[in-house]
Amino acid sequence: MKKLAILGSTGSIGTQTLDVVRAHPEAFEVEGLAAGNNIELLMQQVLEFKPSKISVGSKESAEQIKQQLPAHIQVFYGEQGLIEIAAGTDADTVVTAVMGSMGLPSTLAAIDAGKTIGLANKETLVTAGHLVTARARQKGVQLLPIDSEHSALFQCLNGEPRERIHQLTLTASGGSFRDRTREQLKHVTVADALKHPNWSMGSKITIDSATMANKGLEVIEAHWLFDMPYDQISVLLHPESIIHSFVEFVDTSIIAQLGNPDMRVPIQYALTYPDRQQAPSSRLSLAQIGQLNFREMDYVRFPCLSMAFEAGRLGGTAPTVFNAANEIAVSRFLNGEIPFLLIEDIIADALQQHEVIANPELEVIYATDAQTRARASAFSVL
Ligand SMILES: NC(=O)C1=CN([C@@H]2O[C@H](COP(=O)(O)OP(=O)(O)OC[C@H]3O[C@@H](n4cnc5c(N)ncnc54)[C@H](OP(=O)(O)O)[C@@H]3O)[C@@H](O)[C@H]2O)C=CC1
Ligand SMILES: CC(=O)[C@@H](O)[C@H](O)COP(=O)(O)O
Ligand SMILES: [Mn+2]
Repeated sequence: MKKLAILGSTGSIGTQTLDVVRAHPEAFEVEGLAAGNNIELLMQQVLEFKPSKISVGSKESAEQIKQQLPAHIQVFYGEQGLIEIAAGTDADTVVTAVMGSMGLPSTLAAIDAGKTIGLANKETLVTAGHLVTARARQKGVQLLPIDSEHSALFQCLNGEPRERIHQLTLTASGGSFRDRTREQLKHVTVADALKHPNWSMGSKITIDSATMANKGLEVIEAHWLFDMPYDQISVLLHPESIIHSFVEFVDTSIIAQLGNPDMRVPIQYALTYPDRQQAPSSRLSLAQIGQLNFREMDYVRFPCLSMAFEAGRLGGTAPTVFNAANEIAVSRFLNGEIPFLLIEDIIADALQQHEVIANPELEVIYATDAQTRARASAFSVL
């Protein structure tokens, strides 16, 4: 029986993780759940999965739900609450499925407590990849990828040493605006941007897919997860999201991982690794699909991807800046404050003004993240 704690249990990844648990009640037990504001859904999850500890976003919510729950369920809140669920339960595996670099302290706490990490929260690896991976190595903790491309690469690599690898290629769907020109992008709406062609996901990552910042974050995530230099990581446009990514070996052989776009498959693989079980998902029929398409990536059309490569190559605090600026810009777009194309302007401005600090300590990462957020929040075209 595997014991789980889920950070972000009410979100897209969190609820699909619970679908996997529901499909294998004999294999998993839920020890801890952490959510933000969706108290109603969290309460349903508590009744169904019976964790011993839960956490919510605010003190008020925590006090309100304590009155409705039996005393043996401990209720926490805020950042300390997330840390308690990450590190303070009997769970052996922690699924990190909150959105953004706010997941960094709890991810580090889970690693320090020796938990295996099912890693969905890519922003933590982007903002502080050197610290997260070094700490995981030091503690002998496995970082098992949940992100579909990284799960694919992990499966294709299958432990092969670096000297046998020629290139990792991440596939990109192109997001909601794949076929629109830059001129057309000036007038797109939030509702349009939230219509991803293949995946149903949280709103922030759906916007990231539309700007291609998601693929940029994923390039940096792949660099840290697989210890690969940036010139051996590439991106290919693949509108169908059936090939989730592939590895080309030095002998020219390519191994790819395919499947329907369904996150429950990579989530389950991270939870059962190295075993495989029947997933609560439909089987892929290539005969029914008939045709798969590929296109060279257009870095002029998608400047967020070029900026992510640049930030990754610069290293140090540059990826922290890329991530923090993007998080603020996306939140401002979702709030209707700025047009879509300003997202990339905000990231470009943040990167341009930043003097990169090499090999930053955790405190430097937090300070850089906060400074970048302040600048990105104040950015205006006027
Ligand atoms: N969705 C997907 O298919 C994929 C997602 N990812 C990554 O996984 C992560 C999660 O994405 P996704 O599931 O789409 O995001 P969602 O927005 O759907 O979910 C975010 C989760 O975080 C919770 N949360 C928000 N604020 C807090 C807080 N202050 N304290 C505790 N919990 C909080 C939310 O709670 P509440 O709703 O209760 O407020 C929710 O449970 C992201 O890093 C994303 O990039 C990676 C690959 C695919
Ligand atoms: C499901 C998943 O892993 C997302 O990160 C997905 O990859 C988004 O798709 P695109 O960024 O390729 O549009
Ligand atoms: Mn992905």
